[in-house]
Amino acid sequence: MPFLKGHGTENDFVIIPDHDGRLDLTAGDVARLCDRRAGVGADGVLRAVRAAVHPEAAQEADGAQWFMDYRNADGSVAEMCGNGLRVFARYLRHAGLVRGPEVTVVTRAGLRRARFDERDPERGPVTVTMGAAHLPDGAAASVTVAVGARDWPAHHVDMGNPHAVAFVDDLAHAGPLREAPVVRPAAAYPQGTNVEFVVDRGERHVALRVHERGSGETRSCGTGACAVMVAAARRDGRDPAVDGRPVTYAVDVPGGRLEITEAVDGTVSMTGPAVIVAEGTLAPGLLTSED
Ligand SMILES: N[C@@H](CCC[C@H](N)C(=O)O)C(=O)O
Repeated sequence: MPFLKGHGTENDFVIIPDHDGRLDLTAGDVARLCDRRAGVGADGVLRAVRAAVHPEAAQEADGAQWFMDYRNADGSVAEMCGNGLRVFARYLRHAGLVRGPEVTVVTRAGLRRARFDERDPERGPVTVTMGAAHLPDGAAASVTVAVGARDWPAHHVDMGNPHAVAFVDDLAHAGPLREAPVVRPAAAYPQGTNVEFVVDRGERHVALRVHERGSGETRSCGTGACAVMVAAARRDGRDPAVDGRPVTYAVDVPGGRLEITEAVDGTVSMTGPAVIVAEGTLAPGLLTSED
């Protein structure tokens, strides 16, 4: 079974080309692949399947050719992965499956577009459209994030997947993040959540640490960076829909920097690196359902 390894701002993925959708990739398979000692090692898996042959994608595809089947390192399924989407697009181009300047991909959160850099489409940054952020009203809007004895008010932001964004004085206050922060009320996130801790770095410039649902602390989270950008913009009194102009923030993550823009129609786009670092063959028997 062939595989590739890639990363976007050091959020790393095992890519499994399963174009005809033959694999029954179990949670155990994914956990074995992502294991950093006994497996390839990664924060998640991107399985590349033709949209037409995948039951979750065929109805939604609207002409899009590829479905990104994203799984967290513990084998759980997630709706979206922003860094994964850039890496997925890079894989499609690297494999010669896409030749044009952009590609539309089916994800569990809907259709998402990736655009390659005009000057260097093979290695340059990739820009992905991430849909609009949804900030729930009412009881679900204000949540609290706690780590040990500290807690912070947080913003509930949905980027297709769930986020709790807490502005803190110092990223070190989040501690080692070996365990998931406690988020209250738990009922605000029936499927669990990703948690971002954020500090200011300057004008329209923030930095974050993230604890990802299903993967633990990672070096970057694309959907998380987008959720942070929108929460920071609102906190700073900026709303493109009201102001009539887009706004861009630089979001530093432990693994690099992402540039994120919210357009007047609410669409969030993110630009950042997408790198393939290795290609190889999995040992026979690593995946339970391999032919
Ligand atoms: N690292 C990803 C997000 C992956 C999914 C997340 N852990 C979840 O369960 O929602 C990103 O770059 O967005």
